[in-house]
Amino acid sequence: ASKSDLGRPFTVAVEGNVGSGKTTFLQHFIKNNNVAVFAEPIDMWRNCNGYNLLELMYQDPKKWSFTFQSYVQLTMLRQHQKKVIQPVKLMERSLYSARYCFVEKLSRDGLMPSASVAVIDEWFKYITKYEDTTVDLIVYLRTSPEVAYERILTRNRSEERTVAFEYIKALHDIHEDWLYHKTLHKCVAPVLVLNANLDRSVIEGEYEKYEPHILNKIPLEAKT
Ligand SMILES: Cc1cc2cn([C@H]3C[C@H](O)[C@@H](CO)O3)c(=O)nc2[nH]1
Repeated sequence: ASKSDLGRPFTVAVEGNVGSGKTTFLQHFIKNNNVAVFAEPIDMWRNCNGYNLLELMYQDPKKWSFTFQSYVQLTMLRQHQKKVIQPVKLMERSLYSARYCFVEKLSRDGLMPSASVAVIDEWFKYITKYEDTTVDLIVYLRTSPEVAYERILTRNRSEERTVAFEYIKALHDIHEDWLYHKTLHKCVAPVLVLNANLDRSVIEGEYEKYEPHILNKIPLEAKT
């Protein structure tokens, strides 16, 4: 099919704290021919014209968080714009978690000046107004901060070596307010909450239980 007549796919964003198991979740769906999977463009964040912006941000957030989050917003826009032929498009995170979780957190911590937040927000409002960045379903991989932090330590990603538990706890609370209590910002899509504390060995069962909802086979209201 040519780009012009591709209908918009059922677009799912998988959201969750650092270490909530998003990559494992994506791997379950990569095997499905009806799903186009887009992992977080972390390799772009690690190499923007030779600069590892992710590392710079973690080393000196005051100096680099605006630079990093500006590039994140651009790379996430590209992910939203990608055309697919599959009926379902599954993205890791979104423009919304970028703005509502990570920029929010940097702003609360005073690591990103309010003038910089204002510029990010102007771009966010313009992009979401004039580009089709629709998300039809958010899958919230809900973990406890302790479980997420434990996984971060185990995964041992070099840039995350300086991440403190308090950061993960705060990011957890922001995700909870956004996607569970729905008290932070307007909710951009219906939210399917999965228990992502489950161990890797049993979590496939949790994915399969809700696969019909995730693949838009049955509406969320029918969630058992
Ligand atoms: C959309 C978005 C994703 C994202 C990830 N990150 C960080 C958290 C993790 O340590 C790493 C990979 O998700 O990047 C961030 O600081 N800001 C972000 N914004």
